Amino acid sequence: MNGSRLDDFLTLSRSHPWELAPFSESLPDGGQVQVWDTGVLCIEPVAPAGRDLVLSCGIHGNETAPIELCARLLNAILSGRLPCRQRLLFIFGNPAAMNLGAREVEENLNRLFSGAHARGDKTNKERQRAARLEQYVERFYRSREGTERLHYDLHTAIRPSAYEKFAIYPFTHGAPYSRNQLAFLCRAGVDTILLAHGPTTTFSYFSAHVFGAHAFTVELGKVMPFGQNDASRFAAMERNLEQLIGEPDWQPAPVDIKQIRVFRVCQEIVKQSEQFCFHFSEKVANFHAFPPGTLLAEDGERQWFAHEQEEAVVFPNVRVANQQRAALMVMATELPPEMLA
Ligand SMILES: O=C(O)CCC(=O)N[C@@H](CCC(=O)O)C(=O)O
Ligand SMILES: [Zn+2]
Repeated sequence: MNGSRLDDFLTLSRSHPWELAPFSESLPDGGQVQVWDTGVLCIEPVAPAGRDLVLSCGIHGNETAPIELCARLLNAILSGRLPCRQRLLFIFGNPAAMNLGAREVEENLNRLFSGAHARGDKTNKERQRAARLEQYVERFYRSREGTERLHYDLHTAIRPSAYEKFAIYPFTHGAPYSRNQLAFLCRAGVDTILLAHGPTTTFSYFSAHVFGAHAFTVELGKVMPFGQNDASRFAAMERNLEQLIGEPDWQPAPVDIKQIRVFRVCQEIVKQSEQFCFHFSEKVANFHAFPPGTLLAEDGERQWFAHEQEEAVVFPNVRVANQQRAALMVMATELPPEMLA
């Protein structure tokens, strides 16, 4: 597709950070590439197989490794090196924040889904973007029924993690966890799973809850500036996504579930005011564990302690807005066979 506007879709999107007029082009094999908006591109193969796959990245603008990974996959498809056999929606979530090298411009996009963008009276570009991303995901999934719907929302974490690659399995409302999806993640190097404890306003929960997609927030490593990521650390995920995209009936080889480290959320620490502080160092890695009784955080009169069993911290961040999650406390658990399908 040399000489096309799609030569560098990421650059094109970043030069129109909030809006881009739709256009379409053809792939060498006759498939259609439809640009729906800045950062949003749908691939309609001539004869799509049975999966409808959403791949999102850059929902936080400074999480560059997943953006680079998705750009590589997209370029491989556009050049004809990677045949695209599944319907595929690429979402480069927040081009304006990418341009700033920042997590967000005004508000955390990953707290604005499932209608949260419309609650409260604050209107900003991230709220408008969340509303439009919801519509694009809806348009993509609703255009056919009976397929396997997948959504991998790729992120990197602010701090190092004791388990470098992990995924958040959105709250399932009691539905079983998917063995196939756990196998896919594990084969892609994501061998630690965190089971969410309730509904959230994240992108992955939106796709899982509203469209019945197998959807995950996937943390692939630590935040680095553009150009400074070591692609070899993401190779397992990249190869597995290539197989998923390129081979119509591909299934990941099964894994022994015992190979997967599983945690469940036991408490959510929500910042109440500017007095909020943690009682541990800024330097602790994700999954750092605290003995029972440890004072974890304080906000005025309110205190949070580690409870009866050893609890580990994930995503501690004192700089979130008031009323937002400042950390998740998690504990190791097991997935009994009756919770798996
Ligand atoms: O490292 C951090 O503190 C944040 C990394 C990140 O962006 N994580 C996601 C997790 C979303 C989920 O809980 O599914 C987020 O905070 O939006
Ligand atoms: Zn993120």
